Amino acid sequence: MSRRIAVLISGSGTNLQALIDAQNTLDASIVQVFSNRKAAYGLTRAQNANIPTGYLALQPYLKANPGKTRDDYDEEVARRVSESKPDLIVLAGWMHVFGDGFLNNVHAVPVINLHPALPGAFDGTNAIERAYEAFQRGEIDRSGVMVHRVVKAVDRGEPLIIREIPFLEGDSLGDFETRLHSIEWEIIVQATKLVLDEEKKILVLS
Ligand SMILES: Nc1nc2c(c(=O)[nH]1)N[C@@H](CN(C=O)c1ccc(C(=O)N[C@@H](CCC(=O)O)C(=O)O)cc1)CN2
Ligand SMILES: NCC(=O)N[C@@H]1O[C@H](COP(=O)([O-])[O-])[C@@H](O)[C@H]1O
Repeated sequence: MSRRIAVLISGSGTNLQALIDAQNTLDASIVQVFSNRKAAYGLTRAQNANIPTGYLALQPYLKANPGKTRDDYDEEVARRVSESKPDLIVLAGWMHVFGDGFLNNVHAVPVINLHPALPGAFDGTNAIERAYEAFQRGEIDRSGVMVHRVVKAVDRGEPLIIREIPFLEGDSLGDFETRLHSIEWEIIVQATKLVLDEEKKILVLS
């Protein structure tokens, strides 16, 4: 039985593309791609792959629904994502911090996130640039990427896959980013398989 994945994005969607390309090996189907940015190229990638898409941005939602809150927005995103009945929700460059409104309303479906840093190192946004600046200051000689379970505390969920990436002498930010992104495309698929297969075991045992 093909497992069902919902992918949330905010940008170019290169990690989404890695998942699109790996659907057969994952024995899974991406059943929805959802974005909070209308211009996210990841939406085009989904349309090119005949995958249903959804869009809802926070500020337009609040403007259109006076009195509603960020938590209401999170609940609405959870409702729309849940409509496609995913077995797994993957945040692949999703640039919005979820509160309880989302986490408590995805019906216990596991949520995982790709983050371009090592656990506890550079939480939040612009992690790659911040790590590179720390390298330039001589504070670190490596950074990395991880996929972790999503909990309310941002980027503090249980890591599922961690890959360290050393800085090389003479590395530009672009050089480092190129190596980092190619490793992201690997671990996003590996972590997705890991969680889908653990779900499968529970299914078999139940
Ligand atoms: N509750 C959680 N929500 C999210 C997590 C998480 O671990 N727990 N991971 C993030 C992904 N992420 C880092 O990996 C991240 C994305 C965005 C932000 C952030 O500060 N966003 C701002 C808006 C920034 C912008 O629009 O450019 C915000 O939400 O106000 C921090 C970390 C996804 N969600
Ligand atoms: N804090 C979350 C974060 O920074 N996520 C990062 O956004 C990029 C999305 O690229 P993509 O849109 O090409 O997949 C990836 O590098 C991912 O690690």
